[in-house]
Amino acid sequence: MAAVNLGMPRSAIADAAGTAAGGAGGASGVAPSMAGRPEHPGLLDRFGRVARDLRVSVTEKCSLRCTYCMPAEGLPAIPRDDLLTAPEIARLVGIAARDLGVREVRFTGGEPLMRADLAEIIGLSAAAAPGVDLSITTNGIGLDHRLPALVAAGLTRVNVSLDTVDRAHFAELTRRDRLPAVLAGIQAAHDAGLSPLKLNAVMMRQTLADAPDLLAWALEHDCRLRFIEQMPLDADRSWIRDNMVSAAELLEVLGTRFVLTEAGRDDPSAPAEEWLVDGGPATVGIIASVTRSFCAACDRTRVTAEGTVRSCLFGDDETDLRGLLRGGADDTEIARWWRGAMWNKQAGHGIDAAGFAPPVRSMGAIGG
Ligand SMILES: Nc1nc2c(ncn2[C@@H]2O[C@H](COP(=O)(O)OP(=O)(O)OP(=O)(O)O)[C@@H](O)[C@H]2O)c(=O)[nH]1
Ligand SMILES: C[S@@+](CC[C@H](N)C(=O)[O-])C[C@H]1O[C@@H](n2cnc3c(N)ncnc32)[C@H](O)[C@@H]1O
Ligand code: SF4
Ligand code: SF4
Repeated sequence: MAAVNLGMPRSAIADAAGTAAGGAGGASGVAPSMAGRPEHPGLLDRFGRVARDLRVSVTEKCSLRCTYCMPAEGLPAIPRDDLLTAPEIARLVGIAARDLGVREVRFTGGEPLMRADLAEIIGLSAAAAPGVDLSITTNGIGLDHRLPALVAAGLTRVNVSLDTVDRAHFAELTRRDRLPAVLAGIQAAHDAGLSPLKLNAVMMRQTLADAPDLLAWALEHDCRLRFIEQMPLDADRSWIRDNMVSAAELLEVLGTRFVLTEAGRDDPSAPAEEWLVDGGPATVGIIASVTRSFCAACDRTRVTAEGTVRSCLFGDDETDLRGLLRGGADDTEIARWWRGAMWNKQAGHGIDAAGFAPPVRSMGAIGG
């Protein structure tokens, strides 16, 4: 059996910032333990949570180099043969939807638009999982050109990452002067009627003062902006808790221009807490991943670009499904391993725990 559990000791992993050392399929196969798991068709974990939101990373490549995510030189390339193909991704999406209760699928990366066959991935996934919401999280570069084919293939929604509308600050933060291309992508998504169109902005100290302008821009362009607390998932390992911009600090800065009123979450598992802007109906969201963690209500399961299941952003254990796919396993067997992987999901990110160490793989390598 080719399936693998990548529960490597931290000390054994040389390339702490890059893609999984050894990749999926390097070690010998050990099925995830199902001890104590009740009969349940879905992706249940030991803490009573059930994952219904699947995030699939399709590549480690990216057109930007955001300092809170990627190293300046980019991530080590995943060998072509190690990447899941479009039909393999679609087969997993089908199993997730049909056998495991997944209701939403988000393609991410790296930058999903770097995959030339993204429309094929979406089209085959739509056929394998009819009725399931298929979205992407993207930096928006090239979206204007790609969108018609993606929508025709079955894409239902887009979230675009945009940290500032100040061109110089954007170039500094992302190490690329591509703000106009991102804005063109957002405009295209808006014109295509993909709704709601959400924007994600990681709160960084160097762009904190730009936050009110960004919110004003989002309101003007009919986008739902969410600010995100920076997590220790950067490849450069430069995250420092004391330097991180907290939700509370951001609210103070936004409060200099807007009146914000707490409005709660869209649903209990949504990471973003919403705030009415100037009495509403427009809102701004805050994803306080660190200071107001939402791990207790987490409903996520992840598949990496190499085909491993990752039960938590911060959990280094990965369970290889690619080996099963390529080794001739049937859907029942793959679903059983996926359930096992999720049964062993950790309680949360543990950032506040004594001895916390960030995960081995960075955000761009895991799939954000
Ligand atoms: N702690 C934590 N943060 C996450 C997780 N997934 C995504 N995030 C953060 O949440 C941000 C928003 O993620 P998106 O990809 O837009 O997904 P989403 O918020 O679930 O999207 P919607 O369903 O459209 O609201 C990301 O930029 C990450 O910073 C997760 O599993 N755990
Ligand atoms: C890893 S990116 C992949 C998709 C696409 N390239 C993009 O930027 O939207 C997914 C999301 O993760 C967020 N992200 C990346 N690094 C992060 C970090 N260290 N803390 C919090 N969010 C992060 C990005 O802002 C983005 O919204
Ligand atoms: S956050 Fe997205 S756009 Fe920025 S470097 Fe990471 S993968 Fe690329
Ligand atoms: S850190 Fe892990 S448990 Fe917490 S929300 Fe993210 S994936 Fe879920």
